[in-house]
Amino acid sequence: MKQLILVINAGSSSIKFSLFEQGEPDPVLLYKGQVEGIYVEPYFTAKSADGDKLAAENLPADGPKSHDQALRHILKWLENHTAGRKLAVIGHRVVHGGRRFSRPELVTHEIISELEALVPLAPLHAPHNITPIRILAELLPGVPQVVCFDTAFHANQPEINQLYALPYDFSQREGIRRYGFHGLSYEYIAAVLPEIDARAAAGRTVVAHLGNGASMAALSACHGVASTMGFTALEGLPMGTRTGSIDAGVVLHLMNHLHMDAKGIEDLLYKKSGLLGLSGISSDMRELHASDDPRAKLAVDYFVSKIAREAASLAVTLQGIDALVFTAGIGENDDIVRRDVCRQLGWLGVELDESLNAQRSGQPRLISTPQSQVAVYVVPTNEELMIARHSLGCVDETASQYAATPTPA
Ligand SMILES: Nc1ncnc2c1ncn2[C@@H]1O[C@H](COP(=O)(O)OP(=O)(O)O)[C@@H](O)[C@H]1O
Ligand SMILES: CC(=O)OP(=O)(O)O
Ligand SMILES: [Mg+2]
Repeated sequence: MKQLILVINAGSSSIKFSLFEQGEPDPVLLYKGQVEGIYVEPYFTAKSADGDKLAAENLPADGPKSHDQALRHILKWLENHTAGRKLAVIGHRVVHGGRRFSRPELVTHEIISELEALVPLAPLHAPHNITPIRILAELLPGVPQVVCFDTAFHANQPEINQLYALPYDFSQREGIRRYGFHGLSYEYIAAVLPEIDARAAAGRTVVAHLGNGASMAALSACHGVASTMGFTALEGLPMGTRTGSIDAGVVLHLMNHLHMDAKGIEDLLYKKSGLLGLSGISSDMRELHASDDPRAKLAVDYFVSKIAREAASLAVTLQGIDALVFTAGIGENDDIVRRDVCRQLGWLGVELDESLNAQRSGQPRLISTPQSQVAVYVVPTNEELMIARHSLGCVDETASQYAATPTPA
């Protein structure tokens, strides 16, 4: 019987899971689902590979609202749906690989300690990335786990796009540089782009990964050359609850004049700002669209304006743009944000077909007119498939290394 691959993608507000079975050439999806709104109103959904709904339920309102609880709920559901089949590997998305990690790694105690040392670099994500690894190591000790890093895709950006204008030796020594995130998502888009648009795949593409966390990346011939996120997943676009880029002088002012401590500043920048902070209503784009409060509109307008500005900036890096790709929760589902971004990029040769844009489909699709100088696409991302591929690859590689090691005489 074919073995199974479990993928855990713990985001800032959700845990997504996918269960694959081994297949050729690629793992085959069996089930996928998530617990979303973990700290607000945890809601569990699970679907078959064909998209049939198998579960949709609120988790108990009086129960603990945490990533830990959400994971245990997912595992219980999976147990009932896998009838004792064996897991070959569990793959995890880990947001920050720091200087140390730029490829998938098999989890060991040492690796967990090294990941813990990176927690301050991704305070909104890293603890949630590590918790499932620990819980699963305890519950399923015989199953190998692999960590796949969001930063890895960006590791080979030109130096000029990795630097901050800090004293060079200081930033080199301290590892203070731009890392970039959402790399598994960009890697997936880069992998499917040749089938969608050969010209863009050989040329210049800007990808907008717009989810609860949001970033954009410039791809040259499918290689990452620049990203809006930097040292942490705080830089660049405003997000659900994160500021995005902000004058570092504001942080000094908060410390020196408002006497805020590091934790207070971290909370302000990571958890109380962005769409939530600007609107005072919600971090969820759906709720902002549903509201007629002018501050909901202000938050959406701010988000759109920054996406358009970053698209133009990345187009300068690429010296032109052949395609613009929207992906992730907002990018895939929000035709209003896409329309408004594209309107601001009209001068760049972007011409949206508004009726194509308004259609819904789970498939990659073109949404620009035939005359548009920039082809605009919606491409559903698949970070989980990338993780499944990497995880199997990492286990196989490790097995073949062991096989190749000569036994001491
Ligand atoms: N139909 C929709 N219209 C607009 N926005 C949506 C829609 N569905 C989901 N979203 C947005 O997508 C966000 C979640 O994106 P997702 O990529 O799943 O986030 P993450 O992985 O960071 O948790 C939500 O906060 C919500 O604002
Ligand atoms: C890196 C990042 O921001 O991740 P997420 O979108 O899952 O919050
Ligand atoms: Mg995400």
